[in-house]
Amino acid sequence: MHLEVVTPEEMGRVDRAAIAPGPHAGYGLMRNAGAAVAGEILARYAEAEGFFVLCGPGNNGGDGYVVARLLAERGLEVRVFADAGPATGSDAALALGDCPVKPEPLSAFQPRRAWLVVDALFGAGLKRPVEGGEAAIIAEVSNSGLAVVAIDLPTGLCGLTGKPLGSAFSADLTVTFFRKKRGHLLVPGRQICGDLVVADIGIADSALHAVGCKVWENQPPLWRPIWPKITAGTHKYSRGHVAVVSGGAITTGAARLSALAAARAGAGAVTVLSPANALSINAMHLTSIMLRKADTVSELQAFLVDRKPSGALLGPGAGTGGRTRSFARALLDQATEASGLVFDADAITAFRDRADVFFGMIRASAGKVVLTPHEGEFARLFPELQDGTGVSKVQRAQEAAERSGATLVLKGFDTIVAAPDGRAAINVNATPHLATAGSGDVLSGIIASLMAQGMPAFEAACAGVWVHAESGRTFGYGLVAEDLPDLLPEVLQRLFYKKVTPSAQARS
Ligand SMILES: NC(=O)C1=CN([C@@H]2O[C@H](COP(=O)(O)OP(=O)(O)OC[C@H]3O[C@@H](n4cnc5c(N)ncnc54)[C@H](O)[C@@H]3O)[C@@H](O)[C@H]2O)[C@@H](O)CC1
Ligand SMILES: Nc1ncnc2c1ncn2[C@@H]1O[C@H](COP(=O)(O)OP(=O)(O)O)[C@@H](O)[C@H]1O
Ligand SMILES: [K+]
Repeated sequence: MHLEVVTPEEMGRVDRAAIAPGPHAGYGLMRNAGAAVAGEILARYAEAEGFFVLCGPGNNGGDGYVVARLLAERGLEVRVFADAGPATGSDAALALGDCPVKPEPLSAFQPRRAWLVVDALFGAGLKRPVEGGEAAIIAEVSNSGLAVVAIDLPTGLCGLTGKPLGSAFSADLTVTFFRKKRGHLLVPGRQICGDLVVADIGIADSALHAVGCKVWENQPPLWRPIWPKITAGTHKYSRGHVAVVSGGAITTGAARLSALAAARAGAGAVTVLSPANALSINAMHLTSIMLRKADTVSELQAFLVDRKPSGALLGPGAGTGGRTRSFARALLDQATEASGLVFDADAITAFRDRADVFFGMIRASAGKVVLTPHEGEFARLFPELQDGTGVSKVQRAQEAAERSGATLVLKGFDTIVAAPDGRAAINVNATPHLATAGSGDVLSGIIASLMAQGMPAFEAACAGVWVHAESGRTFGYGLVAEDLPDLLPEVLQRLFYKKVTPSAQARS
């Protein structure tokens, strides 16, 4: 499974490298692309009574002419619709020349029951909102309820941002080539694509090297090889010790959710640092998790010197005032290269008017730092990068990571993890069941735990986001945040399951 996710511009560079060898290479790729699409159509829509192929003026339309030819050559009923023809001498012109079906104008299109629509109007070359005849046909097809197979991208969907540019098709199936594009994974693009198939059209993997893609789909191969290992010599402190700062008497639950999640994710020891007024409440609810009083910065510093936790989490239920800011400074000041620090929720909001001060503290710290904002918290630290600016979620997270010096986890259905060095991952296994109070506290506890166990910030954040989402999927309806830590063992068993061999059984 290839995990790189490219931009349309990067894909264009890959294409140009792939067609450089000779004059027929471009049409060869187009024939392969069309054959891949036709193969998927025949495998999935064998019952269709006919095929409408809508072709645009560029190479996406060229792929469409290849599909139309291949379906017609099988004796199937095919009608092709196009307004502008391809440029003379282009690969698409060759594809049109080889196509036995004569194009009709888009205005002649009328839906027919049980026919399939093949969308080859625009793909990666989409540059402006879809209007006019193309917009009219998108509306007509959508109203008809006919199934749509999109070539490369549903027409109207921006392959970079995942947002529609004007009218857009909602496809049942999208067949793309070589690698997924960002628009296939970001919302709402992911829903607009329907099922997504990535076809191999003969472009070598090496074509990607020159492009230097730094964005991946967040899947276990990115981080499973460096998930913390345990051995016979492991003891509880060598598995990492996480400190979680609790809020006051009526806001202690969030820190306990984080603390339990940190323990379930493998930290050998977890300590809740509690204000005096919340000690007895925390004590009543904690069993394996340790508890220590920390009202003041000096109490926090004494704990850090005394117990040297390898990870710390500040924010869930912590309050947005001076105590949280001064605790953040102390944690950042005293961190070593081995320390993993997560700032979530209130710890982010506490710096809403002092973002640059916060970023300065993060940059000056020796520790690994992760920020885990939802869009609202993100907008407080990075108002100029908030959603709605037309910039993609990947780019917003990348710029925020670069600016702050921290690894950013910008949460949501399509959570982005971005490192200050430009690497980013798009998460794809979340479920809306995770939209429940306290679920983010569990996530930040897991990430703090993985860093405390030695994982680097980017991989810990990617792994945490994935296992958190997988836990949510495993539970489904009725999920509350308390369920998530208890689901981690099952998710981790699945992730690391190895078949037990007879000799291993005999030894145990
Ligand atoms: N070697 C290659 O380059 C390959 C490309 N392939 C196909 O080529 C496609 C990209 O081809 P193109 O770069 O020709 O781009 P498109 O076919 O997506 O678009 C063609 C042209 O339409 C114009 N246009 C953009 N948005 C418009 C709008 N809203 N209204 C009216 N006109 C608009 C632009 O000038 C654009 O160059 C991919 O999506 C894929 O389907 C495949 O054939 C595989 C190989
Ligand atoms: N619609 C959604 N689909 C998938 N995941 C979601 C959705 N809404 C929220 N989440 C996830 O649920 C978690 C919620 O975190 P957050 O907003 O901080 O909640 P809280 O502060 O109550 O813990 C995040 O991991 C986020 O990505
Ligand atoms: K298309």
